[in-house]
Amino acid sequence: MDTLLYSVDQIRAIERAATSALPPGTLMRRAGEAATTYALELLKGRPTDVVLVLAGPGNNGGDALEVAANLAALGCKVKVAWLGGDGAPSPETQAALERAHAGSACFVDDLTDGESHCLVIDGLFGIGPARPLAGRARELVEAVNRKRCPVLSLDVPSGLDADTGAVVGPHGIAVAATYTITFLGNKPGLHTGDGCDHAGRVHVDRLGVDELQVAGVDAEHARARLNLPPLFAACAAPRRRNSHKGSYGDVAVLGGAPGMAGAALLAARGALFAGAGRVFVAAVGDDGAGIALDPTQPEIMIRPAAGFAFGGRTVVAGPGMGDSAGATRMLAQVLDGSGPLLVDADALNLVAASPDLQARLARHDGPAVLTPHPLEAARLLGVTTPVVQADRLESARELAQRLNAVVVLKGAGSVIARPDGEVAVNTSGNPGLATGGSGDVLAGLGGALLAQGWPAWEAALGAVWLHGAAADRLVNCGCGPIGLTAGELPRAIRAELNALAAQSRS
Ligand SMILES: NC(=O)C1=CN([C@@H]2O[C@H](COP(=O)(O)OP(=O)(O)OC[C@H]3O[C@@H](n4cnc5c(N)ncnc54)[C@H](OP(=O)(O)O)[C@@H]3O)[C@@H](O)[C@H]2O)[C@H](O)CC1
Ligand SMILES: [K+]
Repeated sequence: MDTLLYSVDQIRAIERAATSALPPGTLMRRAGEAATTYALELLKGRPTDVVLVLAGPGNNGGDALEVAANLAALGCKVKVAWLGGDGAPSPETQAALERAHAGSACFVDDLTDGESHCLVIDGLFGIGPARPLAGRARELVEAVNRKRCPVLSLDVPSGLDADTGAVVGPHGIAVAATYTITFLGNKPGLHTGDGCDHAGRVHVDRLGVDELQVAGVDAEHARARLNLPPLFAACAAPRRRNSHKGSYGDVAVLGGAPGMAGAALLAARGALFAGAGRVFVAAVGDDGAGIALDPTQPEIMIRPAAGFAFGGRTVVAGPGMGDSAGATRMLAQVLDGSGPLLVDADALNLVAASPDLQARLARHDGPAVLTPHPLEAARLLGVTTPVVQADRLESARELAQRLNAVVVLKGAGSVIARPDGEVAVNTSGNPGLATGGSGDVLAGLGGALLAQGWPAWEAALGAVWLHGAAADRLVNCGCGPIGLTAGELPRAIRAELNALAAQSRS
């Protein structure tokens, strides 16, 4: 899998440089050949049923017409729904249109509901659309999304923004593909937000263009990548035999106000099963009348937050913390400290509501990771959730820069961002994680990695990936995604972390 993610501007720069270096039409021919080969691979050879090809007015449509012509030339039954534009097609697309017309592909005006196809090739729009699909384009997408057969999108599912992973709106629509073959380079929008539901399995074909030869666009300039173990596995070293609990750090969860103990306990269990040497809950507003013990996890030490010695410990602030004056005071105290810090949940809301806490966080003298979900991110940025979701990468970057911390913007395709603008998009996980308490476990897990000496960036990458991998492990065993519970995650996280550490030794 190509792990570097390129923006549309960068892809256009690669395309321009390659086009000027190659004979006319080469790239579109290569895109058509790559997609034809991939389609036949998916169909396990030449199909007997009809392949339906949707071709739009731009070069994405040109790619689709190349595929239509290729498949027809190979003896497949091909129907083409072509959506012409107002202007003339590009010379390459015009040539592809003529090729398709010259062969046995059958051009149709409309899609008949109920007609069966073995595959739909979606070449309506690629990186081009800047406005929501309407009229006939919309009708075609609606018809395709009603079909039960597999759908192969060319480059990008039509109607999806390749940079952001948002359906181009307002009130837009996008093809829900089973597979996407994407050209020249991988794209962030295929892996986050709506992209996770629309792109299906993503296959990258570079069309023979080595991006390193393209001036101005290379690995250094791709500021986004997929989050996979090579980015953090070196931190998961096997344990030294001559070590003790003090070698693996203390995690203190600051939270668990009266009535909200569960969130703090889940975070504490996340930290415990991810290998922290000792785990505390510093319970906010607890005058001693609250919980004294986690009966299923008696290893967790529960203390009142007032007077708790946070120094020298990794603090996970927020799970079940509430918004009392006491909580605010304790949060200010840990922000002013110098230990590793993970800020989640209620603590993020307190920070959002207070310029003073924001300034203290930005000045925090130690590694800091923030784990907002989109609503918390929106509060921190002073915008709405749809604005955050409309560009998850930029929202995470903006927060990381403003608050001088590594930011994990949770949700489908979690985005991890650094203050310098570097971004990673997570690859593991499933909708089983959409359940109460799963964020608390993530916070505890991140705290445990920080406590074991992982730098903030690697701890955030590792925590997000392990959390998702643990959910995938549970789903593979039949425990979800429906009904997966946060309490099941810590043991699965332990299994994933140990597997990672074992691999890093070999
Ligand atoms: N250039 C090459 O050799 C290669 C290109 N590749 C493929 O090309 C696309 C990008 O092609 P481009 O033409 O720039 O963009 P699209 O095909 O995605 O779409 C542009 C056309 O669509 C019209 N448009 C845009 N939005 C809408 C809409 N909402 N409704 C209707 N029509 C829309 C747009 O018309 P305008 O009126 O906006 O001018 C264009 O006609 C890329 O994704 C690849 O698939 C390959 O990489 C191979 C080499
Ligand atoms: K497409």
